[in-house]
Amino acid sequence: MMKSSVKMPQPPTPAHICPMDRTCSYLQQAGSELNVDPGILAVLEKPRKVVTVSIPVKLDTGEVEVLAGHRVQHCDVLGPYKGGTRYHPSVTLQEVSSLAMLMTWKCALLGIPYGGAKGGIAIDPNQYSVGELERITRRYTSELIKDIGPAVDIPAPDMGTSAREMAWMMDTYSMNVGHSVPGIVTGKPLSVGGSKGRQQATGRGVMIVVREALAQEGKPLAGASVVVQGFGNVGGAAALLLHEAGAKVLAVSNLSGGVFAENGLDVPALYKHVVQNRGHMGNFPGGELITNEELLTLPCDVLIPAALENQITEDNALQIQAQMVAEAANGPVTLVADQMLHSRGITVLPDILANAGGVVVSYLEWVQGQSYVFWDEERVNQEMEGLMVRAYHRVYETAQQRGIPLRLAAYTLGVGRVAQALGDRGLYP
Ligand SMILES: NC(=O)C1=CN([C@@H]2O[C@H](COP(=O)(O)OP(=O)(O)OC[C@H]3O[C@@H](n4cnc5c(N)ncnc54)[C@H](OP(=O)(O)O)[C@@H]3O)[C@@H](O)[C@H]2O)C=CC1
Ligand SMILES: O=C(O)CCC(=O)C(=O)O
Repeated sequence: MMKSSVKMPQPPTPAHICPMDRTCSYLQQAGSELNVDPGILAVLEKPRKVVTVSIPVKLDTGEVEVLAGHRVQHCDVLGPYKGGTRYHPSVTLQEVSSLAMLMTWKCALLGIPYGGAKGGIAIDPNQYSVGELERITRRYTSELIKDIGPAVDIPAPDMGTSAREMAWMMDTYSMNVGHSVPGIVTGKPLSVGGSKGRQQATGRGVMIVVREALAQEGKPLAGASVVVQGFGNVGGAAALLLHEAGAKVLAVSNLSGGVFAENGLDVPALYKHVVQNRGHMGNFPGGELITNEELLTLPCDVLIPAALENQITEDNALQIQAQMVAEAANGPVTLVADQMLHSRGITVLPDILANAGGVVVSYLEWVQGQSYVFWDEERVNQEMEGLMVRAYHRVYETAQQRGIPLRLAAYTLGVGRVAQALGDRGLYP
């Protein structure tokens, strides 16, 4: 457990990899593709509201640690702010701001009536007890009480958080307002109004988009070779579902390293092994150990970075041997690396499309909650699949028509919708 009241050092973001610069650069490219008025672009470049709160937490030792928590609300032109809550040592206000902007384009691209937001606290959740995490989450929620709400801003899980934290957030918000408000968060447990299918939704969405993109190139998903970095909520579900669909999952990794099997891993067996070994991949009998760096440069049909930002950079972009990169994580490819992959003919399925399955099922959870009618998992998956497939094909067709990469096509669709709504609402400066 963390004993001192000193905040953990955050790994610095290299000067050439500023997440906000990247997201703004894609915004500008989409704006010039669509001839969006510079005034509108100037509005969209900045988050509407940035909240940083102080979170004093009593540790199990009795000492007090004071953490900083952020919530950035980028844009609510299309509906309530929406986005996950991240607990990771690398969280900074810059990173959260960039992730909030990504949420705006993602929701607009998918045609769901939300704006974009993101929250986070710079902690390594593995260093805290469950009790400490609960106190941190409850205090963070209390501090944000005036800024969030089911019609205002709806948090959800992201890296380092899960249904458990969402239940604490829901309970804290409800206690503060004096009645139960399940709609304050999505990604919550089924017992308090969660949706079937939400836990695997982001990974399922990744599988669907990869399947559609491979089909476009005349390749079936069954038999395609896949490599996945990250084995958490997103990477774990993506690997399992891809394996189930007949893809050959050559390698997966987490913080403990990776495992590789030339003829494909038995992913369900590896999943069990990782759970039984408290997150460790080592000693898995069905594969050999590899490093995360080696994993990224394995030859394969599809590479799926599903962990952190900035994993494919100008330092390793030339070594990538995948035919396609599906961004399950947010921002795993840097601006320069993106251009390098493009010029090498490697297809990149952009984050705002590839990992949108999570927020889509969050939306379906919200819809079910609002109508007090809950669906079976088959219906949730079908509705999500319909939205994901349509979004993929809209992006693909836009890319073809305009002769632009898939990322720019996706941004063009997302930014275009928000800019149109901004103008129609008369919010033009
Ligand atoms: N959860 C969601 O619904 C959504 C998440 N995303 C994005 O997907 C990404 C992953 O999120 P999620 O799966 O929820 O997070 P989790 O915390 O559930 O899992 C993260 C995974 O990444 C691994 N990891 C962390 N650092 C490294 C590293 N340096 N090298 C290799 N693996 C690493 C972790 O390892 P270990 O298990 O050892 O800690 C863990 O397996 C994030 O970018 C997030 O923003 C996007 C859309 C929705
Ligand atoms: O489900 C949600 O509301 C947000 C998911 C998320 O944070 C993301 O898509 O990056």
